[in-house]
Amino acid sequence: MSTDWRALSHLLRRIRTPLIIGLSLEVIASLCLLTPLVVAVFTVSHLAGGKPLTDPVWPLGLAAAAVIIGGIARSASTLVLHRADNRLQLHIRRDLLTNVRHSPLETVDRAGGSRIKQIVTDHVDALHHVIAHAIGNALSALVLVLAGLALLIWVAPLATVALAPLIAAVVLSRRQRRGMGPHMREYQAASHDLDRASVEFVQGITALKVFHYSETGLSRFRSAAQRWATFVESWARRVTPSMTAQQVLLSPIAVAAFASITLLLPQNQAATTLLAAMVLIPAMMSPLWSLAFALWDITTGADAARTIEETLRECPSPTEGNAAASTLSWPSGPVSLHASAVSVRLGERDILRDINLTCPATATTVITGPSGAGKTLLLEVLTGLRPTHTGIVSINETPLTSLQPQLNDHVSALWQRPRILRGTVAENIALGRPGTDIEACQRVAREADIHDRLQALPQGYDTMLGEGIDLSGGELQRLCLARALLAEPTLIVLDEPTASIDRESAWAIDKALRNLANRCTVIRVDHRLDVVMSADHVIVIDEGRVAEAGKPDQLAAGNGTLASLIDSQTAVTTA
Ligand SMILES: Nc1ncnc2c1ncn2[C@@H]1O[C@H](COP(=O)(O)OP(=O)(O)OP(=O)(O)O)[C@@H](O)[C@H]1O
Repeated sequence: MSTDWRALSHLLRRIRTPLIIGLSLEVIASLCLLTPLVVAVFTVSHLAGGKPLTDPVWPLGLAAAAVIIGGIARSASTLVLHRADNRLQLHIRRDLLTNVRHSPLETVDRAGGSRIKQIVTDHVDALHHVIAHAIGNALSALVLVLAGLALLIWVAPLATVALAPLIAAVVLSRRQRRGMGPHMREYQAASHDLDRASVEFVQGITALKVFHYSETGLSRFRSAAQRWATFVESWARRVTPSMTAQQVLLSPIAVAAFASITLLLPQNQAATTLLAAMVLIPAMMSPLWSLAFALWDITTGADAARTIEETLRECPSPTEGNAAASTLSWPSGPVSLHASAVSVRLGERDILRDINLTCPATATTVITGPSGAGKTLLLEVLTGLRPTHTGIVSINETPLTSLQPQLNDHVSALWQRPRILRGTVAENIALGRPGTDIEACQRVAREADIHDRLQALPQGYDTMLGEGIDLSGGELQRLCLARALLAEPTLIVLDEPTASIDRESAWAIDKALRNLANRCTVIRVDHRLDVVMSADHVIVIDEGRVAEAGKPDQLAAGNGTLASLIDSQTAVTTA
């Protein structure tokens, strides 16, 4: 697996100045912290040459000053690099979430929710290790090793013989790293399998507990765990001999063994050479290890940076995605929605085919049809959440794609299952119009007939949802309706908003929607006959096409798809 450094260098360019400052401070710190060692080696070699120290204060003073300056430089470098890393993390997370927010659902599906979560946590964490630690560690290790080597060659050139075990260890480590690619890919695949199997197991726990086929989910988890364990074991078996050899080669004993050759030298030279070898070479070993680990972290960071850049490319930025949009403003007054020759293909299937329809302004249009006909998908296309592959959706005369940035301000939605974010009741309602005061939240909660229940919660509108407080599905749906009403939308889309809730909540939602219908265009996907028959306009979708459209009583009186749907529902109810 060859490393692609472009993405990492591209990301690092965003924090170029603090990175350069931080790394320069790191080099200063390393040189300063090396000074006592240099002083010690020179002093000892001076004494070994039989010359007394005339003034011991200055070498001691120099060493002490260098340690203090080095300490200060290292603290400053840590601070600067951590701040730079923090800034980059914030940029990446914000860019990613902003782009995801403005991307069509299809793009987010392709980028994969779990991949985005992995970026926000794991990959950003990998970059943290690179910026805040690994590059600095690598640089400081390199300075120490090179300075140690220069000193060794200067003070006692013959002592370089004792570098042989070090060189052998480096060669072994490089060979080990070169064969790492396929193993890393296998490791990542095994970890990914284990992640997926554990999530599947935990999410499906209710079904697994109730049904006897629980062994299916369990066995997938067991085999993923087994695959991971087998891989790690065989990997450990393969790399252990080389790792052990490297550890032996990088031990002071190996250095001492090679350095003992210097005993063949004349006595006064032998003492200096042996001393230099035994002090300087072990001093280079620990930096060498940290260099190896830092390079490993930098390689991992480069892979993380590549995934981040690829995902950001898949979810285009709001400005790229809507370049033509900024000039067009939202149509004033009531809006009608039109689809012309719209088709949508998902994977290998044409799900929506040649859809032509109109949803009239300030009227309620109900989209109905058999299960799997493509109604939800059509709703997503009509609201710009999914792109069309052919055809065009427009609001009044303006193409929807040109109005994308304004959709948030003018369109509200209510889905089959309530979508709640972690936060207080008030925060969840205020999502409909950020910055709204509590009185406005309470007014729309009253409209959605949920105010009394919310007020009665332990902390009223300040109650945190999900933390020991579970509202029922119907109550949560009414809270979501309050949020949708708060946005004062021109267009509201609803996907079977009462399908999985109690009758009382369904009535409350129907009533609020009836009140809304005279000031807003309503598009609602629904199977309920009473909802279909009370609509101003009905569109029947069958197998991805518009089967028929018109006034509900006219369609019901005919012999088309709606009439047969009504017949089959009546037959089920009678039976
Ligand atoms: N992301 C997707 N990828 C692939 N196929 C999909 C995707 N979303 C939906 N489909 C398929 O598209 C078809 C239409 O789905 P859709 O949810 O729009 O149907 P629906 O009419 O709303 O059904 P229901 O009334 O049961 O909710 C289904 O066959 C579904 O399997």
